[in-house]
Amino acid sequence: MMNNKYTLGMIGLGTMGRNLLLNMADNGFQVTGYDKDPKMLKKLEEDGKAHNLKGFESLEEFIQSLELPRRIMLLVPAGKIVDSVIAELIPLLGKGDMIIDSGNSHFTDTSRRAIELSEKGIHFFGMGISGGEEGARFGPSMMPGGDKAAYNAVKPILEAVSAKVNGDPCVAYIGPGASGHFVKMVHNGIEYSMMQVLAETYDILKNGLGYNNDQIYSLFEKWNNGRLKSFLLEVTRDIFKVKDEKTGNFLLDMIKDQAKSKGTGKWTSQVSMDLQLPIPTINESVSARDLSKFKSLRVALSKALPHQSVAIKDTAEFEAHLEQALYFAMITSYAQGLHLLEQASVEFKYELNLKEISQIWRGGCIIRAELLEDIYQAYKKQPQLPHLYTDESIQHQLKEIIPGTRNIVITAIANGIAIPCYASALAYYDALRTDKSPLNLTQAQRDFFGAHTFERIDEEGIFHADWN
Ligand SMILES: NC(=O)C1=CN([C@@H]2O[C@H](COP(=O)(O)OP(=O)(O)OC[C@H]3O[C@@H](n4cnc5c(N)ncnc54)[C@H](OP(=O)(O)O)[C@@H]3O)[C@@H](O)[C@H]2O)C=CC1
Ligand SMILES: O=C(CO)[C@H](O)[C@H](O)COP(=O)(O)O
Repeated sequence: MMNNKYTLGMIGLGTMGRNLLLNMADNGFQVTGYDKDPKMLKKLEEDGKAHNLKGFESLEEFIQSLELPRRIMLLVPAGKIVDSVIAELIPLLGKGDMIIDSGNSHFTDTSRRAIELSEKGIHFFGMGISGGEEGARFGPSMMPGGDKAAYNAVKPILEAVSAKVNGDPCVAYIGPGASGHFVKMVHNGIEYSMMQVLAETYDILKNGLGYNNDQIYSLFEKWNNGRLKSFLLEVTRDIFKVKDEKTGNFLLDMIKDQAKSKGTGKWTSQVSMDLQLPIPTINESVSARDLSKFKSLRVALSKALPHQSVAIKDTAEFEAHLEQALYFAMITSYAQGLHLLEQASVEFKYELNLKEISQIWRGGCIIRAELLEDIYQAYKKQPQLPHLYTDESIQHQLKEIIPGTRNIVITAIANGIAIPCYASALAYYDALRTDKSPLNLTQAQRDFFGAHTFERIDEEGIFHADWN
């Protein structure tokens, strides 16, 4: 603390802000917080008793308590609230002060805010943060992008509080502009995809093999001791043993089968369409949540259009194939997200370093997994890797797991189990390894009905034919 002033101030003391502040205090930083809700201040002071952590009820006093130039981090809900907090802050700040927005803001909002604030001499950068409550408290993965001078002013704090893998901090400067929030958005797209694939796996085990929750727990436990080891598999496994205090049933069985979302998955799909860089498995995971909302329609159609299941004979072999399919779908979720990042880097001049991004995703974040070590090694070997599928060691793994994956997709479809992510991952793989696609027909059709022209395989130029 310089001149009895705090090094950093946090606005928003909810799940993420409070826990990240506690993490900073654990690491010896003199920090403080502000929240418009006095209950959150009280909670911060209770949880931070050991560090005598104090918050402010007055925004003005909070701002005055910070050393110059001020370092202010926002962890408030994304959207209009961020704009209103910034509007409140502007009259209270001076030139050289910095605002770090660590919420899940849309990257276009971040670009706009950075421009507006730089005109006022205020540094601004957007930082994605992942790891949920536990990550914020004990070590998240962080994706800061934008004003590098401002980043350097908080770098020691971020590196100290971040998760570490082999001693390396899970935070790195991502690039200029809104790159930090862009990368976090794609991280969440991958997160949606992996979550949906796990939900499809649950469906196959429950409705294909007839497994109960204990059996599913045991299988996930076994898989999590192997190459599938990941944060999401670990929490998914643990869900299968939690009982509901009210009924004594499994809590999972008491939860409505309709998923919500806050938007980051949808934004990832929207950008991929704009950039014409396909991420079909991530798209399917967004749609799966949206389809789940049509409960009454689903109930009515389940009665009107029943399906006869097909028996699955060799359970042990099927389990082995399902492990392979899950691994394949995980590889493909990362492959699509990273491919989108590569394209966005060119389009938005983000200067993204995929080796560093896969490195900081190895710990702290929701999509951390053993597999990320292989992905990191692939980008370390070849920083300009055109696609994850082109890495030799990934190809070696793909050759091993594809036959089993095909069996899972065929069997699930034959059983009428909806597996949009598994099926689309396999179709994506097949489309990418096809040297002659049938899309010459699409070009012919376009030219036939709309004179949209086509290119020939034997001659340069643009052609139009008289098809009638
Ligand atoms: N939860 C998670 O796992 C993760 C969340 N994020 C992102 O981090 C951000 C914060 O999330 P989270 O901590 O979960 O959200 P919470 O809702 O738990 O906390 C946000 C806090 O900000 C307060 N707040 C709202 N408006 C203002 C304001 N004008 N001035 C001061 N404080 C205000 C809220 O008060 P009140 O409740 O009274 O409105 C609340 O205490 C979001 O953008 C979220 O998407 C990122 C990674 C993981
Ligand atoms: O950013 C996160 C983790 O990385 C959040 O948990 C994320 O907001 C969850 O998204 P959604 O509510 O859309 O499922």
